[in-house]
Parts: sequence; C-alpha cells; structure tokens
Amino acid sequence: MSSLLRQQRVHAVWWEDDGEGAAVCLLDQTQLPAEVVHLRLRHEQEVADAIRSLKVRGAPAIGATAAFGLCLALARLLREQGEGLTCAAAYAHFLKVAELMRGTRPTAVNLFWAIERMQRCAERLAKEEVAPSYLVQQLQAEAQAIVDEDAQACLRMGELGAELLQDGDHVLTHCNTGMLATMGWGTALAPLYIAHRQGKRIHVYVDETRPVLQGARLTAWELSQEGVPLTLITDNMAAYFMAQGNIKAVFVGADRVTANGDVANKIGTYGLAVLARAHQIPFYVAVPRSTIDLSLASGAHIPIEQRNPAEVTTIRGVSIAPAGVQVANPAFDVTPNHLITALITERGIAYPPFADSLRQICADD
Ligand SMILES: CSC[C@H]1O[C@H](OP(=O)(O)O)[C@H](O)[C@@H]1O
Repeated sequence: MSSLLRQQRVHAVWWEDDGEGAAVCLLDQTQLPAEVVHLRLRHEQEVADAIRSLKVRGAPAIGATAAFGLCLALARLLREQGEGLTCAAAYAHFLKVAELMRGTRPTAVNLFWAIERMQRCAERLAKEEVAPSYLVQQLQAEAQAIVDEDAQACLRMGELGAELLQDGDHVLTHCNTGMLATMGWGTALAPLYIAHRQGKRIHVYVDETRPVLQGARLTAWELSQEGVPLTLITDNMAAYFMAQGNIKAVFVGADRVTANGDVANKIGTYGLAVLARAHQIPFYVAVPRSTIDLSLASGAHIPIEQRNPAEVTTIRGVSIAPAGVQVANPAFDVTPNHLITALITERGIAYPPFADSLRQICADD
C-alpha cells in the first residue's frame, strides 16, 4: 500500500469481526464536527438506516457500506443457523437484503454498482452450490476489493487533479467529497490534499452546502484535520468571491455521470457551474469509474432524491421556518456537460466531448 494511503487518517466505514461476530463500523457523520462517534452495526437493517439517515454518505462510501451490509447479513445468518444453513437459503437471503440496500437512496449509482458487483459474485458461487461459509468469505473479499480499488482510484484522481493546481491557487468546492465520502482521500478533495502535500500553498473556499451542511460540518472538519487552509462561506457567497477574482477553479464530485457527461451532484452544483462559466473559471468534476453510468444517455434520466422537508425547515432541531409552509428538498441537481471543463477520473482527465472518452475510461481491462 502506498505511503500516502497509509497516511489517510479518516475512514468513513470499515469491517470488523470481533468476539461477538461481524460488524459494519462507521464514523457517524451526523455527529460531526462536534463529536467523533464510531458506530458498530450488527444488523443489515441498521446499515440501511445509516445510509438513509446520512450517518454514512457520499457515493463511493455508500456503495462500500451496502457491500459490507450484504456481507453482514450473510455472516449473521451463518452465525445463527450454522450447519443448518444451505447455500440456496443463503443466496435467497442475499437477494432480499440486496433489495433492502437498493431502496436506501436513488441517485448515487455507486450504490447500485456495488450491489450488482456483489450479486454477480454471490450468483456465481450459488450456482456452484458452495458451502455458505465459503460464500460469506468470498463476499467479504469482494467487498474489501471494492474498498481497496476505490482508495487507489482516489489516489490516482488526486495525483492527476493536483497537476491542474499551481502554488497559491484559491479554489472552491461544494459539499463533501473527501475521506468521509469515499474509501480513500476523496474525489474532488483528493487533488487538493495531494497538491497541499506537494507543498503547493492552495486555499480552499468551502461552500457550507445547505441544507445538510456537508461543507460546513464535514469538509471544513476534514481539511482542518489535514491542515489545509480554508475559508468557509455560505452558498450564496460563491458569486461574490468569483467576481472578486479570488477563485482560480472549482472542484466538485459526482453521484452519477451519464454517457454524455452530464453530472448529478449535490444540489447547488449546477448553479456553481453556471457562475463559473459566467466568470470564465474552470469547473472540474472528479469522478471514479464506479460513478459513471453509461446505461443512461443523459442527465434527464437520473433519479433525483427528494429528502425530508425538515432538513430545510430546521437546523439541529431548531425550526427556522413557519410551520406548515410548503418545502422542496431535492438533494441533487444535474449539471449539463457543456458547463464542465473536465472530468478527472482514475484513468485520466477527460475533456469535452465526453462520450468517447467515457466509453474508453469504462472499458474493462
Ligand atoms: C464523492 S461522492 C460525494 C458526493 O455525495 C454527496 O451527496 P450526499 O452527501 O447527499 O451523499 C455530494 O453529492 C458529493 O458530491
């Protein structure tokens, strides 16, 4: 493992198998930045609930969490039924839990990509009628491979993206796309971390990212852990700082990129892209292959998660709006490909037109 990977200090989710059996462990992101709380989940329903309630969030992180949730379900079943468990029964349970995980959040394609990858593994072994203990062991290996591959992808996106940064650059980012959202250094934050470690004196303007405040609560916390200089701003300040000439580039992540290069990402991203174009500021999207969905022709087909109105009308449980007002809370929006300067992937940086590059990037080795 590269030294940089070993130096990663924050982990969103991991697997443990202690005396009490298997557990999906995660850093509860709803408690940050006030408290660093680690949870040990022992039932697949708890894992699904954690994804739904954003205890763990971020496209690659929820994909890995769902994969671990599937492993947990089968490990728990094997521990309960022991020799009485058949391969067929184990696979039937796997399929049921896969549906539970699919129902957690609709937009980030990584969730479905990870579940499908785990299901291919389970189906192949079920056809061979392997021992349930072997099925559990192989699924855990597949989930860990998803984790390890994402960590490597993050590092590569970081190295490639850092080449776009010069000493002294001030950049802007939206939401959280770092170690809390992935299994490695992040997607859009990875180039900033790598550039910082290369000695480039970058400065990050962090959008607070209403309504769940992933920027204020998570990105500001993460960057501070790494000593990366930052300025926290409210989302409606981005245009002001662009007009001041402070911002050299915008780096954001993605939850789903379609075949033509349209990007679904945290609500507010589309507006940032329009502002960046208006100020002739490069707009970069960092995205691993696991977030690219070639089955969709354009962003018009991406399901957009509509979340609880209370996320808009309250902050930390304190109401900030009149009771009963109508509320809209789309968690994502779609940035059309023509507003994107480049897509930073682990297989290279793609420039418009994106379609051919994305097909090559997603082609199997
Ligand atoms: C690197 S994926 C991060 C991506 O996920 C975030 O959404 P959420 O916090 O709701 O999971 C946001 O869209 C980030 O860009």
